[in-house]
Amino acid sequence: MGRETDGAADHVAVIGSGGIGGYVAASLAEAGRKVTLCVRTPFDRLTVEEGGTVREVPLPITADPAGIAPARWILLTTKSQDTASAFPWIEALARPGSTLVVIQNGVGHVERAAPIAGPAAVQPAIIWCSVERRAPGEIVHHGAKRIAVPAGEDAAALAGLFAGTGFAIEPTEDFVTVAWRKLLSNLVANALTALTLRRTSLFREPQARDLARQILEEAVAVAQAEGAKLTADDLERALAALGTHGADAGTSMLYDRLSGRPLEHRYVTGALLEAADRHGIAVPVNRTLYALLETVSGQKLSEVR
Ligand SMILES: NC(=O)C1=CN([C@@H]2O[C@H](COP(=O)(O)OP(=O)(O)OC[C@H]3O[C@@H](n4cnc5c(N)ncnc54)[C@H](OP(=O)(O)O)[C@@H]3O)[C@@H](O)[C@H]2O)C=CC1
Ligand SMILES: CC(C)(CO)C(=O)C(=O)O
Repeated sequence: MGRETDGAADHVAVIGSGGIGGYVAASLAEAGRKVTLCVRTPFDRLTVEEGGTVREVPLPITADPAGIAPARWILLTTKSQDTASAFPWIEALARPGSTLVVIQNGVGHVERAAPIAGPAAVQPAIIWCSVERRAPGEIVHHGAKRIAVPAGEDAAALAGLFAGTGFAIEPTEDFVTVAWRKLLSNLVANALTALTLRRTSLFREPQARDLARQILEEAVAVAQAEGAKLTADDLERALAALGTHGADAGTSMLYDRLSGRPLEHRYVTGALLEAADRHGIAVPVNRTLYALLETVSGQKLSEVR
């Protein structure tokens, strides 16, 4: 698996045990990798529901960084706002030769993770994988298994790590464009499902598609100003892709809203607003959605007044 680390050559640590962390850790463990799942809320067993069947995936689960073995690969799968809180894990896991793979939506992965990476190299990653965490350790995979990373030596090594998992690792020469292309779908799907408390079947309805188009028109202009090579075709593809993971699928932001957890909107719609301000581009629709998301973030549904 490439770079040599101090006694950590084959150890993989996955930080975060939500939809993405749980599913990625399960996929790697089932492919025979030596994986430790590093959790915040402790639980005993990891189960994955996929294609109508539920299976348990045995692997070590720990909530305590003390005594954990160093790792060649550290996969960070917390929400973006929790990145800094992962520092104690990375401090215990990272050695020269380790790679910290930041698997999050949004942009600015390297800037976000660099302050906590220590000796690890930081590799940004964009994932297409629709996964729901129903309860601690209970993961439901709704569809897709792709990860894009910047092309290079670490991309090839990451492809080796994921060999046999069913995940496609896609090296790209233009990560900025890939990250913004993915952000298009999150600006629509995450914001609108979280605000309406609807799953992605919402996007079968014409008024939701009209609003989606307005969000995307603003977003493509900003993405282009940020150097992303997006075109009107990307807008149409993002619209066409809405709701393709099945009527039961939601989004990571909807699941947080349903559980009353803080939303990731500052790193999704907020990232768009920050970039829009840098370039003096008006984004009134996204600005309105941001204000609404800010209002409901962390609100328990049982406490709605
Ligand atoms: N779910 C999806 O379908 C997709 C999600 N994404 C992106 O992937 C990223 C992860 O999303 P998702 O898996 O849905 O998020 P979740 O909220 O389901 O999972 C995040 C996990 O990180 C844990 N966590 C937070 N801080 C720490 C910490 N300091 N140490 C250990 N664990 C910690 C949380 O713990 P706790 O259990 O206590 O909450 C939780 O288990 C986000 O950027 C999201 O936008 C991208 C594509 C699809
Ligand atoms: C909408 C989806 C599933 C697209 O992959 C996503 O990225 C998320 O839920 O955060």
